[in-house]
Amino acid sequence: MSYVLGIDLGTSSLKGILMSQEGSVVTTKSANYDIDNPKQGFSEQKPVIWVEALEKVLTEISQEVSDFGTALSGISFSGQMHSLVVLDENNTPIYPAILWNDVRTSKQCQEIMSKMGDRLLEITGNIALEGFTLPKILWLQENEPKVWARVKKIMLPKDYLGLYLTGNIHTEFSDAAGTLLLDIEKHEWSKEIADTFNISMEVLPELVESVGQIGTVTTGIKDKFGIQNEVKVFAGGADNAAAALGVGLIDEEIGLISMGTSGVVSSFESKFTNYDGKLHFFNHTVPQAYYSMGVTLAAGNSLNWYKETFGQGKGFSELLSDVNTVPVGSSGLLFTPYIVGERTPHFDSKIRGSFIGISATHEQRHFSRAVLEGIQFSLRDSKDIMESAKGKTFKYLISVGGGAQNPDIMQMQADIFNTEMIRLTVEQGPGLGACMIAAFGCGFYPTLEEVTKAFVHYQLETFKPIAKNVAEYEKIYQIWKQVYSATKNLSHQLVDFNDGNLK
Ligand SMILES: Nc1ncnc2c1ncn2[C@@H]1O[C@H](COP(=O)(O)OP(=O)(O)O)[C@@H](O)[C@H]1O
Ligand SMILES: O=C(CO)[C@@H](O)[C@H](O)COP(=O)(O)O
Repeated sequence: MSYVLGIDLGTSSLKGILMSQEGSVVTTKSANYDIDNPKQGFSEQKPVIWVEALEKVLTEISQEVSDFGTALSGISFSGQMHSLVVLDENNTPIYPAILWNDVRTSKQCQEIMSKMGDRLLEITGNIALEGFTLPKILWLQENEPKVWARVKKIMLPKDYLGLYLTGNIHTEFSDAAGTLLLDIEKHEWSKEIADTFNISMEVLPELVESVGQIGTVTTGIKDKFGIQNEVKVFAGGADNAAAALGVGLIDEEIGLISMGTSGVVSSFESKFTNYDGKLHFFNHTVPQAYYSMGVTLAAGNSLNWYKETFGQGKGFSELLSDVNTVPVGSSGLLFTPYIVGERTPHFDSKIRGSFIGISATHEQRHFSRAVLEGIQFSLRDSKDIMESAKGKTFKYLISVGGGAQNPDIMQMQADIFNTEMIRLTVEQGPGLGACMIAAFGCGFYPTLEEVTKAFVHYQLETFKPIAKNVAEYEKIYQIWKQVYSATKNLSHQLVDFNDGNLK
């Protein structure tokens, strides 16, 4: 018996999934952590909290699984994308990680576009957006020059855990693509971009394939968690790329929906095409392949915010238990999930969320349903852009992320997207992808297709669109779509007011 461990470094929690070589789940463990918001628009985490979470998960797994220390063969990762980790010469983080949903870098994005213009799209397949890593580097250069002067390496979050386990510094193409510093077709760091923004090539980590081995678990870590044999560590993938592998996204007919902290709609791409920046375009974990995606910045994050602010200490199940007593469309109550700005289709760091249509008849359950519907409407925006850009509709969609645990959310997705929705038999798409990378890396299977056959299983119960609901949602979505333009100016003024910049 051999095991592989997939570690998913999410934005809200770190999840570990231990699987057998044959592809069945042995156990799963998780550890939660918070996001720091020191200022409006700022979103940070100290890398040490990820290490603490990993140690908790490894401790719990090693205590529960008696042969963990002798049967574990390989580890790999999936991780929140784009977030900037900076290390000094001792490989110590010297600034909080600036996260993917931090929107402080609008000025730097403008600078990048004015210096690089279409060249950026040609090289990276993307335009500059606040969430990506390059603008964060520019922000640090400009606002924390003393910190930047001490930076010896930049890293992506999951790669920091790779460093913790192996002592080695690497990244791989799917995460490197999200930095805006990778030539995604040539599979190399772009010297042209690095030179344009005075970034030494020395600070960029060595690149390997997702399935590439970055080292073995160090003796210190093995002793700490009672591991006796040699454990190989593989680079892994950006969480959305790993999830794409984990759901078997190796064909353009199916799409992936993720309601994690962010919300994502993604699709496999066999060759380089950019969508003029309307969708993100990155390298897949599958060598030589790509995927496109649209991102709602605060999907699960909006639901979390709603729970923390108005949930009176209730958990998700209790808080959402009565959403089915509310009609489709929440009796005319709309919610837009723009609580930290938005990416797709509105690249707007200053838009903010709203409840519209509040009436004296609305109760808390209407607000709960409106939040869930607003999140799905926003995902529908991305799905529609993707289908019209590709000129075809998805046969079905696989739903992953925390939101997919809730059957009412699944049914809303089926009705709002008018597409059959399918779930995995395991809860974790990205973590499953990480296990698959480790299983392939360990040589348990000759190809990723073979790993997919063994590891990826869909639940038999699917969620099919209900015609009456689809028709109702179509009407309400057409109204919902107008909320962005109707609230844009107001939101921008309110953000300026809050920042003390309202003239
Ligand atoms: N039981 C549940 N029902 C509905 N939504 C849930 C449930 N559990 C978690 N979520 C949502 O999923 C989100 C976390 O999803 P997850 O995929 O773990 O995110 P991440 O990978 O970003 O840490 C939470 O913010 C929450 O909104
Ligand atoms: O920024 C993006 C994708 O571009 C996010 O999707 C992050 O990768 C975080 O993912 P989750 O923690 O929400 O899974």
